[in-house]
Amino acid sequence: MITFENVTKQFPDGTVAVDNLSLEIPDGKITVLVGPSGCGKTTTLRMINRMIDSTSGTITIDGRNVRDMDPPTLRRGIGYVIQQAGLLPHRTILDNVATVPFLLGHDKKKARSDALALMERVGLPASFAKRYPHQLSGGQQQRVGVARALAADPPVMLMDEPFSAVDPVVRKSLQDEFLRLQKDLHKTIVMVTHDIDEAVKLGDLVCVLEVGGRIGQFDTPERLLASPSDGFVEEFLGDDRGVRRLSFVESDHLPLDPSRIVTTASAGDDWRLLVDADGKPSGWLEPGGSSDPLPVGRSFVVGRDSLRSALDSAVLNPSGEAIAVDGDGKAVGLAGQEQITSALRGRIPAGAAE
Ligand SMILES: Nc1ncnc2c1ncn2[C@@H]1O[C@H](COP(=O)(O)OP(=O)(O)OP(=O)(O)O)[C@@H](O)[C@H]1O
Repeated sequence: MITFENVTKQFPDGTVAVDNLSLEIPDGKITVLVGPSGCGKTTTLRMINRMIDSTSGTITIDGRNVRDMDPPTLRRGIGYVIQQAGLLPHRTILDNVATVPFLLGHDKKKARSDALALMERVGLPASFAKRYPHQLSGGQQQRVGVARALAADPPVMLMDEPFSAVDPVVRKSLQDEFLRLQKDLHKTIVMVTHDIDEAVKLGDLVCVLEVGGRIGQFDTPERLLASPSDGFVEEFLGDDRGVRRLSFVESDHLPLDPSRIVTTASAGDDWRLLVDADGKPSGWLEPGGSSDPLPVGRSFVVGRDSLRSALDSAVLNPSGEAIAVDGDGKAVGLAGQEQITSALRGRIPAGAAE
């Protein structure tokens, strides 16, 4: 566990970047620091590995005061990933990944073979090993940055805007892979981002900081979205926090109507979903219409996808209803937007006021 106890950082010019911060960061989880520009996120992160020293207060890692540790030793035990990956330009990708094991004096051959395995793990082909950083795309460089931070197998990783220098599609795939990786690794991760969507997607816990380095709210993403503690947090969460909450609710209890799934194109008084011989959605039949079936929009997999996917499906289908399918893509029922939002209302986290 990483603990901040009444930690303040005042820079020599008088700027108070972090003000009397107390925080407990649990082991094996992703804790995200999020907040507007200048609120002290990076300063908070860098005080953990002593790239910045606090002015007052105590930071401990597993009970040990970081002040009592020699900074280079402390840093070697903590992975650090930054926005532009921060790779060494004149070293190959493989040697960049193996930087820390080299520094630790590990056997070079073994460090390189471990680095190759790590590259594979973060989705980089072995053929990149001999390339140099400038020969990789931004997203590939970020993967190298993550692999390098993992190379010493540190229990703690600090990540400062690790996925922000790439386009939204690459960012999403990096985030998804990172979550998959963390499922196996269970590192204690502290991540900084200014992007609230990234924070609620990746964080087990999210700490919203206000300018001046004070905590607005420290909570699970679900509770943050369901019940922001004050106006600042609410505004920071944005207008669509209601819709974003849907991501945290499973779709398995959503009431579904299977009665309007048909195998032949006969119109009725209401919308019907036509399915093919395998039971997969093939078209919509308009009420009373004699026209050709309308194309189907996206569907969602019951029990696997969230209510947000269900709502997305409802919005993208001409009847305004979501198409629920099973794992094989077979249509199992329809759900209207009303059902989706009432399923959410039944799932307000305990103690949350609406
Ligand atoms: N070396 C410094 N000297 C003086 N003030 C500093 C110094 N470093 C940071 N600050 C100030 O401290 C405050 C917090 O900075 P910090 O970089 O921690 O914010 P941040 O939340 O990470 O911001 P951003 O999202 O813009 O990166 C800011 O007002 C910043 O200008």
